[in-house]
Amino acid sequence: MDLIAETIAAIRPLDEAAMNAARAHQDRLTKPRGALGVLEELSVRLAGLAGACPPPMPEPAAVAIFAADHGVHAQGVTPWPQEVTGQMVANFLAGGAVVNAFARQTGADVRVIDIGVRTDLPAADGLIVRKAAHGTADLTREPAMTPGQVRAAVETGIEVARDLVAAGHRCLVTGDMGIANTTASAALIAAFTGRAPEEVTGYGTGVDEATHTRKVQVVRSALERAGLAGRTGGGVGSGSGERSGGSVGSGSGEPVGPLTVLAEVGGLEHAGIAGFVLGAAAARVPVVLDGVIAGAAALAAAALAPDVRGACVAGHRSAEPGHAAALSHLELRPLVDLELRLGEGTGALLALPLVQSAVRVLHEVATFDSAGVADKA
Ligand SMILES: Cc1cc2ncn([C@H]3O[C@H](COP(=O)(O)O)[C@@H](O)[C@H]3O)c2cc1C
Ligand SMILES: O=C(O)c1cccnc1
Repeated sequence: MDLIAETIAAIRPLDEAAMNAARAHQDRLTKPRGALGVLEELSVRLAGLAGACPPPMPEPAAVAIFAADHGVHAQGVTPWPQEVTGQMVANFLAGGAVVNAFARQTGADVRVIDIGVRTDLPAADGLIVRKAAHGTADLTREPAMTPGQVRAAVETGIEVARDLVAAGHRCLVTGDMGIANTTASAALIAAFTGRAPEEVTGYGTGVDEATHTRKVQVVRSALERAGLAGRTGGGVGSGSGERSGGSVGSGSGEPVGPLTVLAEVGGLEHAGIAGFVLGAAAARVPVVLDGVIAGAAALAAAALAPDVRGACVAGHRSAEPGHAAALSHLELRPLVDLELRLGEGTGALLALPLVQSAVRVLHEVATFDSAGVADKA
């Protein structure tokens, strides 16, 4: 079996016994039942993921920032020059970006994966160079990636997750950098959810109305070119592989597998993050998803292996409309909503202390019995 198939095969549903134990334990803790709301549900889910109550503390955490360039940049979908991708990678490595500030605040390690930046970057601590291509092709004209490139990028994501877990990390956090990647994200979200391009295409870094209109048209024509337009009734696939399930109906023709959707209209960082999510789920380690890029990638991962959703924590909901569509399709509730629209992993890192707090409760809070507190009558 190849690495992708092997990883998909290793992804299992949540452990019901551990979840029941966590629910029962929550009910014995010195607080009114249910008082921690969404954090209780999260603690139960993470117990199910680990297959143990309490689950291990989700620390140390590492944010993996997958960086790549996009051929669709040529269509004028963003005001930023493509060089900014590589320049921001240098900024991440120098510790100067918002993601670095939030990583320091939350104690997360930072890794940057050059999975497809057009230019070559000087070697640096924390930089993992695994280019599956020097940027994607223009998705309005041809598939963004070849089948070989998309597989290589997904495999890299799996390996990055596996290596971080092997190095002792117990919580993974997604990050991204790629000028124009909100366009590819919108195309992926439309393909996987069946929503219309105008519903899921946002303003990205803050484009003007004319650019936004063009961006919607670019997404529409990419979907049409790839035969992914106009499909209805999309759903997270119930199968576990490129052939056996999780396919996207194309309306008229053959169903299209998730790797093909990624190759047609995605980005190298989307493929890398999809692999990272699969790798985390296979290792039964939680993965905190950032914004719209991670949401689009998680749709691909969930179409390959629906049970990955058990490992996914939606860190936040970004201002991009496609992100809310992706989260609702994945049935994930975002932990924070601060109208962020940055990416890099910033929203996920802000949510990290919430994830850790949810699990800490199961480890540290006294029970009514142990603390001698009277339960309600
Ligand atoms: C200086 C700068 C830092 C960023 N950090 C993340 N992004 C974010 O914006 C980009 C996507 O937006 P669009 O599709 O509109 O180009 C991605 O690189 C994403 O990570 C940034 C963008 C810029 C300009
Ligand atoms: O919402 C996001 O995740 C986002 C928005 C704009 C640019 N990059 C990411």
